[in-house]
Amino acid sequence: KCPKSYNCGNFSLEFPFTVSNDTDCGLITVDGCNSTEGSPTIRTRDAKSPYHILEKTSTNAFRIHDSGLQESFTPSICYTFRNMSLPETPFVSFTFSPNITFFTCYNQTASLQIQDYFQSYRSSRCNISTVYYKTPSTHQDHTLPIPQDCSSIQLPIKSGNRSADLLHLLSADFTLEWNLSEDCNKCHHGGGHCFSDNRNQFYCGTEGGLTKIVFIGGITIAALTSSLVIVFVSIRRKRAKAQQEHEKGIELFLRNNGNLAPMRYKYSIIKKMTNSFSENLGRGGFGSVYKGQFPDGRLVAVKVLNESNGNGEDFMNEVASISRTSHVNIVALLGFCFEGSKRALIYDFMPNGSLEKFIGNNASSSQESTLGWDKLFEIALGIARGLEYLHQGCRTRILHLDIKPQDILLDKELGPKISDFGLAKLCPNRSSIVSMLVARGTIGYIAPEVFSRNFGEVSYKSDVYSYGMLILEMVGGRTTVDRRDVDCTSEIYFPTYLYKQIEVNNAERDVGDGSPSVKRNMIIVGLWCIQTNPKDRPSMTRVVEMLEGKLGPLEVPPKPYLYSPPRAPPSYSTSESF
Ligand SMILES: Nc1ncnc2c1ncn2[C@@H]1O[C@H](COP(=O)(O)OP(=O)(O)OP(=O)(O)O)[C@@H](O)[C@H]1O
Repeated sequence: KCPKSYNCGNFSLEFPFTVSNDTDCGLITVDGCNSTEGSPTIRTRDAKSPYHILEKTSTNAFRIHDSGLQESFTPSICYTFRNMSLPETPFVSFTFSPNITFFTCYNQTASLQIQDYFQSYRSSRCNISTVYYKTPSTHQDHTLPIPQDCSSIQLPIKSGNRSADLLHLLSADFTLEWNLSEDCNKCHHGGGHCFSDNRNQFYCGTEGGLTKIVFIGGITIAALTSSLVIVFVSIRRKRAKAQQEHEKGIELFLRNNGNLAPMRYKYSIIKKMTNSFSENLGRGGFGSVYKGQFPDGRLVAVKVLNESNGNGEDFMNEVASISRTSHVNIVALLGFCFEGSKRALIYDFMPNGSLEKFIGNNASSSQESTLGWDKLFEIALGIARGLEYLHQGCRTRILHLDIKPQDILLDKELGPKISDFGLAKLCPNRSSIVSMLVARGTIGYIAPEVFSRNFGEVSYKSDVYSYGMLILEMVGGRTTVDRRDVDCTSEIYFPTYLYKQIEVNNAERDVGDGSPSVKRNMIIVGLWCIQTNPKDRPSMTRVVEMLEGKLGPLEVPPKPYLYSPPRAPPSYSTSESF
């Protein structure tokens, strides 16, 4: 049972807000209500920069300080222009005030249309784009749609300030107002919980089970529903009309997702962003990835999916589920493109590439590619937290089903970010998992039940298996193998080798400089995760607890057996104990 309101510092919190030890009671969590240091904070999509609540100014408004935004107010104004990172929930719409709308347009497009449209605006030229704006006193909304190749950005400003200097105009303090959707409001007052499935349909969860409230919002919404149905029927019947109908679906998606919808970009903009796809970062099973840049200078990675005439609905559902995630260990989806058969996803650029470069046989012997034990452990823990979030933390459980070192990207500080989840459904015609993995030489990360249902049902435990293999590989990359253990005529099954080492060195636990115990724990956790029977594998929540040492000394699991795909042994030659 949830209380009607919570005390938080010197104000009260009501639904849709809740406090951190009662997250199920609301949609937006406020942290630090009982803290004596600093103000309470609201979690936003960008986990690194929460909003600080300065005061509650009305029943549905807070005065906010956004320290992340404050930091971006650098003299290099071009880096300030990105959209606000609002709290994450599809059932609440947010507005901040006072605000100003800017327009950024790519410089390459010196079109007359742009010059005409922004004739009476001030402008500031950045590296690859130009920013157009008007001071609040002179601002009047244009009646025409903004030119192609330009996007609009809203940022808060100081009230009453008429400065023409952009930096003096902007403010990191603003009023945030929220409005709960009608469906969710009714649901909450009827004692239910607001949910949406991965088709963006609203559900009201009640005690007796999930009651689907299919668009009870009246004639307007009913009309939208029927137009959606018509769209889907006609997609099948008339291929010629497909493009137009896709557009309607996307518009509906964007409307349903409000603030949460990622930005949609035209293919022509994607081309500009990537400088005509000039810098290829790599190629995967779904398509190629190119380095690109947003108008504000932010670096991005653009994954251009292989051309497909497949179902646009699936694509949009996947975009929706990926965009609803927000976690430090998940790569952020910043936008997408969907124009007929052209589809692309825009992610945050990860300067250190994938974990593949740093571990296993791929890690070169050069100093910079070798990670220390502490860093390896932090990476393993980060990946576990990211997977736990995908399994437990989102409203819709997301299974990755293809975790491997290539899908773990590393940011500037070598923090791990999981990428490529939810994509499996995007490419139904993708060549079989087996043949692809054999070709890549990464066989071994896929859980046995994904190959054959004789081993059990595919579930979140299949990701646990892949995670186990991944951390064993991470340990393996830094572990030396005793040649006496290796039968020269056959490949060793690496987990069996590690298991043997754990047994042999059981007496030597927790000695030395700390690395033997870190290594030992990573191996034990890995071995638990790769148990053949999914039921014997821990959940990711438990894995996190095991790694954090919350469960005390770890018990050695039963020896993994049965499923032993070939894997090349590490190529070192001295022995080492754990
Ligand atoms: N956000 C990103 N930032 C930097 N590099 C990236 C980013 N996303 C992908 N890459 C790089 O692009 C390459 C291809 O990535 P992609 O995700 O398409 O393939 P994959 O994960 O190797 O394979 P698959 O898609 O078949 O699972 C990888 O080498 C990766 O390092």
